[in-house]
Formats: sequence, structure tokens, C-alpha cells
Amino acid sequence: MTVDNPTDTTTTTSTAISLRGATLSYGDRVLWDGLDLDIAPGEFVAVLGPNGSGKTSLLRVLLGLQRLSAGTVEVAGARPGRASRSVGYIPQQRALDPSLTVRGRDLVGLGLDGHRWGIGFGGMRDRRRRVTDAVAAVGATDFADRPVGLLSGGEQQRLRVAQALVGDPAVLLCDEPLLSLDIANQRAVSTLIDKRRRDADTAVVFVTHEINPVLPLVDRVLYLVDGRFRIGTPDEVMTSKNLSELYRAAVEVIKVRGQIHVVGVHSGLCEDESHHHLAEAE
Ligand SMILES: Nc1ncnc2c1ncn2[C@@H]1O[C@H](COP(=O)(O)OP(=O)(O)OP(=O)(O)O)[C@@H](O)[C@H]1O
Repeated sequence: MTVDNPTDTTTTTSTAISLRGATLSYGDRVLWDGLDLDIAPGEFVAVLGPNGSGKTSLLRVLLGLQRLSAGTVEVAGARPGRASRSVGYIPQQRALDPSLTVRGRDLVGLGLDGHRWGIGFGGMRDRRRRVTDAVAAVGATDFADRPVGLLSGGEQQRLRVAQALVGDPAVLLCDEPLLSLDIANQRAVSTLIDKRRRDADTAVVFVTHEINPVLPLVDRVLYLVDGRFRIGTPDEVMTSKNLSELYRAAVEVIKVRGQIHVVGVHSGLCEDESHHHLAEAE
């Protein structure tokens, strides 16, 4: 069920992530089946789909936290989990406890623990330099010494990006990193992620309910609905025909001023309409 994919690669050397015949089911429930996907270094892939379609489960597979029911998966040339130092992860955003007194730069440093930079002679100096650089790269220097619990959602999210990037990952996995950020911070965080993949060729898998904030950055979309999926560029995948087939309902895709609106998907497919692509046509 894939759309032609001119950027598809077949060798592991030029592939950051490779899924072959990947299937994930929980009991009788098939989340996705026969998923073939190669993601190239530096590629930005958005994973879209309604609540419960298996987006986070895909990230869990790539992190080595969830085994496939069938098929194979490689991340940075290794089995998931084995390549953990090559993988950065921005988990779904939850506001940090206001009483949390750990400093921002210590939170970022957690991204290095267990990595090669944290150990050995000179390791502490390297570690400090890497944390300082990562904090600066996300524009967090001014607040990195404050307790993270007192920072705004946008400031906390910049630090999470720094934590994911401080280990110099080849693959960056993001689970709705823009959730509950205002437009300025959505733009700031997505620009940081985009810069990283351009500067360091880091492959990005970006789970999101809303494609528009990242549409200019997206190379390909993986759209999951109820066990079915489509893969391709946004223009290839986000058509009325494709989405109607995926949702098995009449869905209309309207492109207005460089944005994509999906009309006609009722809320039974998605619990939270504010997360949804549902929008009134302008
Ligand atoms: N370990 C598990 N055992 C059984 N079912 C599970 C397990 N993990 C997830 N599920 C179910 O699989 C489905 C997919 O969950 P997942 O979190 O991957 O969806 P999602 O697309 O990320 O959803 P959302 O948009 O709501 O975050 C859900 O119905 C969930 O309840």
C-alpha cells in the first residue's frame, strides 16, 4: 500500500531506518501490517494518523521497547535498542512538576548518561562542553541554570530537544514535540529539529496530529489508519482519494495558502478534534 517512493534506498549503509514486512498486533488487533519503509539520513518523515492508530507504538519499536509481531527493523544499522547511543528521543510532552528543582542543564546531561562521553579520562570536561553546546544550540543558555519545573512549556521543550540531540544521534524520534506549544515556539522547535537534520544528516521521525506546522519540512508522510497506511510525499499521500480509502469514509483534502485541511473525518476516529486535521474549509 505504498505510493511510489523515489527516495527509497535499499542498502543499510545509506539507510538510517529500515522496516521490512513490519507488522505489529496486540492480540487480534493489527496496528499495521506489511510495512516496508526505508528512511535515509537527513530525511524528515512525519507519522500521521488518528488516536490509537499505532504512531507511538512505531516509535516504541524503533526504540527497541516493543517487538514486532512479524518482519524486521534496523535503526542506525543495528537492532533497535542496540543502537541507543545513535538514537535521540523527544517523548510526548508533559508539563514538568513545578517543584522539580533539577536544573535545565542537568536535564540535558541525562541525554549523555551511559554514552561514551560520560566515561573515561577527560570525560567530565567533554561532557560539560557537550551539554553547554547543546544548550546553546537550542537557545536555552539564559535559563539552563534555573529549576526546570519553573520554566515555561516552550523553554522546557527546548531543553528536551537539547537532551535528545546532545548525544549526537543519527536518528531522532519525536513524539508530538509541538503539542501545547504556541505558534512561535512550534516554529522555534521545528526549526531546531530541521537544522539538526540539515547540519548533521540526522534522520527524523516526527509523530504529529497536525501536519501544517511542519509541512515545509516534511519529505515523506507515513499515514496510519486502522491497520491501513500510505507512504509518500505530502502531495502524494494527502489527497481526497487516498484519505477516503484510508478512513473508509468520504474525506476531502483542501489545500489553502500552503496548508492542508482534511474535512469530513468524524470525531469517532479521533478523540480530540483540536489535534485533528479536521478544519472548516476557508
Ligand atoms: N502493550 C500494549 N498492549 C496492548 N495494546 C496496546 C499496547 N500498547 C498500545 N496498545 C494499543 O494500541 C493502540 C495504538 O496505540 P498507540 O499509542 O501506538 O497509538 P497512537 O497512534 O500513538 O495514539 P495517540 O494519537 O492517541 O497517541 C491503542 O489502541 C493502544 O491502546
